[in-house]
Amino acid sequence: MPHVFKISIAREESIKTNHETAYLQIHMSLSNEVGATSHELLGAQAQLWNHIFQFINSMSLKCAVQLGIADVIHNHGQPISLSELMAGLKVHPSKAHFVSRLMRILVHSNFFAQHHHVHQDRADVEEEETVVLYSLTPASRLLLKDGSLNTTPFLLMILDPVVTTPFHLMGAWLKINGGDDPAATCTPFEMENGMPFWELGAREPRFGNLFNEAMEADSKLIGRVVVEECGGVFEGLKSLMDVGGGSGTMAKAIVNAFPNINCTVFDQPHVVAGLQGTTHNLGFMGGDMFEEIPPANAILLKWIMHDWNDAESVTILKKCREAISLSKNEGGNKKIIIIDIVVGYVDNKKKMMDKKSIETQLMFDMLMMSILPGKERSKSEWEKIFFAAGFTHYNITHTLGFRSLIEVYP
Ligand SMILES: C[S@@+](CC[C@H](N)C(=O)[O-])C[C@H]1O[C@@H](n2cnc3c(N)ncnc32)[C@H](O)[C@@H]1O
Ligand SMILES: O=C1c2ccc(O)cc2O[C@@H](O)[C@@H]1c1ccc(O)cc1
Repeated sequence: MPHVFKISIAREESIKTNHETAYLQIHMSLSNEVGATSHELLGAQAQLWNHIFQFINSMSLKCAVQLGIADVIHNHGQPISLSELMAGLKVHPSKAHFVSRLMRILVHSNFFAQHHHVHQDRADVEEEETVVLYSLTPASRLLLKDGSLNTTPFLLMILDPVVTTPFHLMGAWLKINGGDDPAATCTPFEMENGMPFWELGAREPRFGNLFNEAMEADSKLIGRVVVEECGGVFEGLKSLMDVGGGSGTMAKAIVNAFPNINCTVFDQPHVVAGLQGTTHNLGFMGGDMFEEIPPANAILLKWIMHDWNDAESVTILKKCREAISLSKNEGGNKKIIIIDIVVGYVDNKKKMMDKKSIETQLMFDMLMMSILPGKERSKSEWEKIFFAAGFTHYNITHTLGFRSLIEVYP
């Protein structure tokens, strides 16, 4: 009979507050060899294989995007049969049974829904035929190329060898001495490409454009949710600086919803070159957030802080604090508004999504470790950098799926 030890795993404080402490049951035989029952052994093997094969889920989805399956179904206007799908795809007819297998795994992953339709070809024939019909789900609607929330640039980029190759180097990278200065430590991405992530974006238009498209799609989605769900955050503000705001998608959503706010998108000069506001209350400005941020009542930092290590983040936050202190107090709040991950905080309305959302947060953290000098932070890690930059209090009031909205006050 194997001995059973229950070991409580100490986790991040923030995860612990939201989730039960995890228990790991370790079954050991007296001889210290794994002595699991057959049932436990098969369970362990299934868990391991399922984990090893996770990339096949991503790659199957990438294949669906390459073929434009979601678009063909959408353009059909109603649930579609395999033969109708085949007619719309640029796939050789001899490959129909392979496409049906691809659809099977994607239906299993909830990217498509499958219905069984019983129909009779001819009234005088009694035999019924069951036809499988496919339709879109909310997740595959985000893959529509003409959709305003098209997430395919993200998918194509994350699954591009430029992003996946550095993960193969992670082990070797961890073994080499990173030195005492975290800012000088190169990332696995730099080890592979010989230059930082941002530099490749600026040098290679294909990469830079995909990055911008990916960010725009995300800002459209989050912009809509923020305006609908957290509009109160912007009340009373006269001016807002969207630092690292890219091509201004988020800023546009804000000024459209709040015409009394003057919003400026502040980003690197080559990013905002040639961009102009489409309304009187939207402008663009080039500069370096590590040098100086122009004054405003509030600063928006969406998906900025997680790109940088703690020392760099504190520098950015200090520049933000200077910028809001220099702005005229026109009766509104002075604050920093951060949209980013707080590890362990997820949308509490969707309890079912919690485990998946936390896994997404942890995957983003690994992505930041591999590509950029940044990281995803727990509540206590955020607090540390806020106080180090001279801020006195903060509120994490809204959850935006796997991300949060944090208001930080001087
Ligand atoms: C991850 S993107 C986020 C874009 C946008 N906030 C969003 O969420 O869609 C980071 C942005 O920071 C900008 N950035 C990087 N370094 C910067 C700097 N030193 N000064 C100003 N912006 C910078 C990049 O050009 C990029 O647009
Ligand atoms: O998802 C990515 C991401 C997300 C947010 C961010 O601030 C930086 C990011 O850079 C990469 O880690 C990654 C990404 C890479 C390339 C691309 O075109 C889009 C996203």
